[in-house]
Amino acid sequence: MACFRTSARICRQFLFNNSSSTKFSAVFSSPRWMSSGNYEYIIVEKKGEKNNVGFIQLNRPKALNALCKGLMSELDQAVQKFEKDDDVGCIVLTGSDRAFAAGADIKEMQTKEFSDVWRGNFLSEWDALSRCSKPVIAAVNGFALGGGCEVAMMCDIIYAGDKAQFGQPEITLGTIPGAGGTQRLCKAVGKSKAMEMVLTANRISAEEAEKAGLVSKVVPAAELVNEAIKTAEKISSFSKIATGMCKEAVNAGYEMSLKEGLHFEKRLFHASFASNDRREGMTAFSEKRPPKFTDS
Ligand SMILES: CC(C)=CC(=O)SCCNC(=O)CCNC(=O)[C@H](O)C(C)(C)COP(=O)(O)OP(=O)(O)OC[C@H]1O[C@@H](n2cnc3c(N)ncnc32)[C@H](O)[C@@H]1OP(=O)(O)O
Repeated sequence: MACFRTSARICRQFLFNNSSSTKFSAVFSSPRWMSSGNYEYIIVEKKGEKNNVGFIQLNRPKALNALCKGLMSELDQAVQKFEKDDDVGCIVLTGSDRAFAAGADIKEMQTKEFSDVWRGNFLSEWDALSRCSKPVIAAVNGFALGGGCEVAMMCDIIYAGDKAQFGQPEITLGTIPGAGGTQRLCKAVGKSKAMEMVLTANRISAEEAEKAGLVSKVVPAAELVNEAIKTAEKISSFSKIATGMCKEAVNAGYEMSLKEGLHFEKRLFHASFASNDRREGMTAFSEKRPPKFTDS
């Protein structure tokens, strides 16, 4: 029975992800697909007209995408896979209409002892998104609570559907945020709002999150994923060296003093002059034609 369920899931995933018979034979003749694409908790595809957007959908609907160990491990694998994929210039991470993610899996954490979480350095394995050198867009519909809000904040850009809700309700469980929910939130919405959210478990709407600075754009829920993919396609059309440098400069500058950040940015700008893409970009402008970036 278990074997039947697994086969059925694989078939469903295959039918969802692939449409042509050419892909059929290529996929089933490849043993790598079985080991690298056979996800239980996420759906992984490449999207966009040029297939250059890495798309990851959290897919544990019955538990509102609660972030269990298996899901986080699959997310890590998928991010690493896209990181190594030369065609992918940007990643979109989304959930369902009801929940981006309702936080770390409470039932999985429930029986853990201090020694388990301390010695196992619990949550350290959640760093995949923060380590990714390619830009990641979170497309948030529904609940983004606790670890769900934290995962969204690990992304570089957050787009929200108009019904999205953000919050850090860990206080109601007798604990506190542990994957950046205090510090990242503080930097995004300011100390007073962050303090209010973590101390009261009050949620903020997409609109409030946009006003406070947590979210860069709010769109109607039904349009959210397409909007995020459109932006990801645009980012993917640029030089990956330049987009990587932009991401590094913004992230490093965010942590540094103004003086250090300005210096770091200028040095990266200088370094961009070593790339073919910088020469191509400026030449194309002068010749009034679109650039052809080679990521070199
Ligand atoms: C990362 C760190 C350091 C910490 C954390 O993230 S702690 C978790 C923080 N998140 C929360 O506290 C949110 C918990 N969830 C809720 O409060 C509610 O589920 C809700 C407000 C998001 C939605 O309520 P609703 O009444 O619409 O739906 P439920 O019946 O409550 O949920 C449906 C289904 O999902 C299971 N669920 C939801 N969230 C989690 C979770 N975080 N961990 C494990 N399971 C979760 C819920 O139990 C229910 O499943 P069952 O019917 O099988 O019990």
